[in-house]
Amino acid sequence: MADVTVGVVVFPGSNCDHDTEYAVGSFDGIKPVMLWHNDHDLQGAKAIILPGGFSYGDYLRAGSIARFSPIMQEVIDFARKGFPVLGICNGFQVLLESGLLEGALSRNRDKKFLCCQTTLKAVNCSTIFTQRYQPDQLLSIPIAHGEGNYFAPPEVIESLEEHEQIVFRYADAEGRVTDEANPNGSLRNIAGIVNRQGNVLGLMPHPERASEKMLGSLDGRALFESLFQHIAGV
Ligand SMILES: NC(=O)CC[C@H](N)C(=O)O
Repeated sequence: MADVTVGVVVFPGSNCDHDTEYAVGSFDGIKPVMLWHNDHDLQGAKAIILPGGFSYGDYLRAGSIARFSPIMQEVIDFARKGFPVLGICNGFQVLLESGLLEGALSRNRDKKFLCCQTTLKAVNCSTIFTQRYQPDQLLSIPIAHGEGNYFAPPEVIESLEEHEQIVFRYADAEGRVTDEANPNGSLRNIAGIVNRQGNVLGLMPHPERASEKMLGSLDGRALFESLFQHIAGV
């Protein structure tokens, strides 16, 4: 059977594109293909990943320029048709700027770039991105961002809660969702959300940096496994 293709979009300033390509390529039956920001062709991809980095130097606001890249017109159409789109870190920022997810990411609470390991609680494990996790499973996955402080108006937060669209929250080692465990000031310790239809996920932590033993954690692998199981039955 031919490999199933997964597209990884490359913007000027992406810097996790090849890490993501490497992680995706480590799964049998899945072939990553790099998609240039200036193209319109998704090359038959069955899922699209927007990787981490500093697209357009984070000028104005992280993700605010990448959102206007030619390829994003196709990614937005693809998502609106119900196909899976995953945004990691800068990719999450691009998804918010594109209107595919609700809310915004502002500067971290302490106005510092944070690069550290975090504990995440997988609070919704019935999405296509998290079906391989156990409910409330704790995961060790790193963050590396300056603008990861999730914000949305109260009615949006309540709607996200009501429809179980909050997928990952920052937690402590015992799984308590506390202010101390919140690295960047995100409302409700939000680390990742999914859209109402369930086909678009954005998260600030980097699962591709927790996908190999040598990296100190394998906890990100199940996210890719979940997605690839959905698109390819692998
Ligand atoms: N690792 C990344 O994707 C960086 C995200 C983003 N440019 C920020 O600093 O907020």
